[in-house]
Amino acid sequence: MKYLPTPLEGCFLLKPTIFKDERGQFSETFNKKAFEALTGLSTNFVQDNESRSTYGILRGLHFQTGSMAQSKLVRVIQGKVLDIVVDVRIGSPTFGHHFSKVLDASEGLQLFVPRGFAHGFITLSETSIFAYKCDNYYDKASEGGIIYNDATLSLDWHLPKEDIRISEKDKQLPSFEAATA
Ligand SMILES: Cc1cn([C@H]2C[C@H](O)[C@@H](COP(=O)(O)OP(=O)(O)O[C@H]3O[C@@H](C)C(=O)[C@@H](O)[C@H]3O)O2)c(=O)[nH]c1=O
Repeated sequence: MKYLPTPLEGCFLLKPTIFKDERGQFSETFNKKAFEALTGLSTNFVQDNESRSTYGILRGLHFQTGSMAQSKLVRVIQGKVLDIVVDVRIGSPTFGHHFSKVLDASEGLQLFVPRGFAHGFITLSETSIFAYKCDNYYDKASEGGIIYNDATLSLDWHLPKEDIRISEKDKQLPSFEAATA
């Protein structure tokens, strides 16, 4: 596993070592000891999630607030997505900055999304399976979010506007300004 920093403090990529042989390939997707040695974090992951989506489905931007904030270690196990994170940590030197990365199942890249970040992704392939670990439990009452096409953030989701599909719930999300006021 290799540690790759991003411009946002606390947010990084992990590139797994892939062992290929005549049968196919093998990789460790999570190893607590290696994770701690590489990152210096002792994150206690307590929930694993998996979602399946079709082309153009955008989930986000989401976070949980207060004591229910979550760090996430995300990856794609089938297909390709564009993943975007936004630093919404009040007082952070990169508050309001975002980082985006195409996550392709064939590469196995993982993105660590720290607590205090909004997170979303869009499926670029025909279908995708997205898997992630969380260090805090799901709590509906603590859900927060930002509308994906917020004018201030001006995020590039890589797909034409007419191809982007979001849930009714995500259509109601507030602006970046309102969400962070
Ligand atoms: C996220 C989540 C949802 N659910 C339920 C609630 C709802 O009925 C159904 C679908 O929920 P959502 O529409 O919120 O699912 P989704 O839009 O996929 O939500 C996820 O989006 C990405 C971008 C994230 O970063 C995640 O943390 C999470 O917020 O699943 C759980 O039971 N546990 C969970 O941890």
